[in-house]
Amino acid sequence: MSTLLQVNDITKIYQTQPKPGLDHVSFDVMQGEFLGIMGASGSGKTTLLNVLSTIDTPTSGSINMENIKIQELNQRQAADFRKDNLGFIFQEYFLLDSLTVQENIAVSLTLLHKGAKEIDKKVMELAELFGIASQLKKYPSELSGGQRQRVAAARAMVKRPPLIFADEPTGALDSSSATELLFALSEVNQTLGTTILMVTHDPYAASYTDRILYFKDGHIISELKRCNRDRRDFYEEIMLEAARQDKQR
Ligand SMILES: Nc1ncnc2c1ncn2[C@@H]1O[C@H](COP(=O)(O)OP(=O)(O)OP(=O)(O)O)[C@@H](O)[C@H]1O
Repeated sequence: MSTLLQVNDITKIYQTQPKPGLDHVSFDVMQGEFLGIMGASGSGKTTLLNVLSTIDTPTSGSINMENIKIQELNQRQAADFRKDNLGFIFQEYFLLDSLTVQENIAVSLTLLHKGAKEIDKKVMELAELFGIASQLKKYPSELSGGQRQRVAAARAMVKRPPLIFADEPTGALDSSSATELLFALSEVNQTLGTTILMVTHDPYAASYTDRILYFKDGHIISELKRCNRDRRDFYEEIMLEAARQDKQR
């Protein structure tokens, strides 16, 4: 596996805060990896997503994606970079209620004036991976929360960005909808080789990833790797790690 994203010694200082939001954080994300980010509230997860996705800039340090130095992009370049390279899945689905599922997934391709055939093919491929192929003519209001989130995930991936940021994507879902989404994300990660960086509080969601970085007070405090193990074995280790961290509080 080659490196997709290099995070080198990034620090984010908020003038109003006594402690940095991120404090000398370094790690690599490999091409095709499904990486989990965990940590208590206030540990720096959102700050990390914001600086990696060019929504905010670090105070120091560097972030490279392939040959692009992300922190050196001006606002316009950053917007183009996000459009060309990144997909986002949030806890809220942010679907457009007046568009059908098909139109919601296709919207970024439509804006690029892609041909109808190409759009249909790309939408169908993702709709099948996310188990929503039979819902394409419906409107978001006719879907369950789990189905809406899978539409949002398909929309994030339709332009095939090399990197997807998922911020608590299962946060609003019941357990069976969460399982369906996580299963589909793993499938897309493996089938299309899309790299996914997912922030989550949920050990069960984290058990679908390849590796987890744990944050506390803006630092990385530990790392767990799945290493070809069964998801259930990884889940047990995540629960042990949660108990270990709880003791150290
Ligand atoms: N815009 C901001 N201005 C000032 N301080 C901020 C800002 N954003 C985050 N912080 C501070 O930086 C630290 C890290 O916050 P961050 O939101 O990144 O944590 P988090 O792990 O995402 O928390 P949560 O799980 O609650 O979303 C906290 O101390 C927070 O108060």
